[in-house]
Amino acid sequence: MFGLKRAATSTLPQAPAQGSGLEIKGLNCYYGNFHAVDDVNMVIKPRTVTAFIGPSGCGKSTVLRTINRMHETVPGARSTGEIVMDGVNLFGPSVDPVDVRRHIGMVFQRPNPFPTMSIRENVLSGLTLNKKKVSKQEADDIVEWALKGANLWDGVSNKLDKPGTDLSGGQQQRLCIARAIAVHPQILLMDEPCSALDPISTLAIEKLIEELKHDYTIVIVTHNMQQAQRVSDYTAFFNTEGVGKPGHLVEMAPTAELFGNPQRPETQKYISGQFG
Ligand SMILES: Nc1ncnc2c1ncn2[C@@H]1O[C@H](COP(=O)(O)OP(=O)(O)OP(=O)(O)O)[C@@H](O)[C@H]1O
Repeated sequence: MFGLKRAATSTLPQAPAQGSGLEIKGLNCYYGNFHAVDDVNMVIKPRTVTAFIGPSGCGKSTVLRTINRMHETVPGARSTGEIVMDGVNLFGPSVDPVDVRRHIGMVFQRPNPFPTMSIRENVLSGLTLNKKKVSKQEADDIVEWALKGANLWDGVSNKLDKPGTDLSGGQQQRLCIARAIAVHPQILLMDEPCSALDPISTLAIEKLIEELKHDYTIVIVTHNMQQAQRVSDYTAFFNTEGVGKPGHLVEMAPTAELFGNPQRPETQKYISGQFG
């Protein structure tokens, strides 16, 4: 449906994902009557890492969750505008939100492996939930490929049937990344993926992001400006005029430019720690 290059019927990791770009046009997001995000326009290039930064409440997570149509799962929440991927408006009437989530995976702030599932079952859970039937051999291949892709295989290959929750926090987050890539998304959304992790696990995830961007387009929300500078190619700075006011995109630029030569005074104030 989105013009994927791999065979539509195959669940096997024969071809790497291609990492689609996104164009966000006139995006407004609401929670009931509350206007949370105002008129966001941006282009996210394929196979790049884009960091969303900004003070609390400026709408970073809301925009992120709108991209894979998770925002609308909150009762009363809705959005207007367009998000275009591979020429398709993801808000279009014929687009199935479940299909969108298959192409645009998400990794959350707290590692959240399914507690009743083994490591192996966690990796395969996207396929199981989508009722994809695969042979044992195909499933083995997917598990190994996804865990290798998430840099976790060496640590867990001899205990795939142990619960995912037995792993350390950093390993659990890598398991969640393996689970996300096992269904071959085009885009990976990461909502503060390191905020619950220690510094060593954080560096491991950052290194992984660097590797994953060769195959996937990555959008990461982070409160950590050093992290944004370490991992991202582009940075989008969001702000809000205050509680109860909608968040908006102030500026987006290549990361070195945004931090080195911001165009807007409020960006300069934020990155120099004067607020937020
Ligand atoms: N489920 C919800 N119901 C109602 N309002 C919400 C909900 N989630 C977020 N909001 C509001 O929407 C606005 C944007 O929130 P959002 O979480 O997107 O901001 P953020 O920039 O990601 O913040 P943070 O950095 O603190 O995570 C805020 O005013 C927030 O209070």
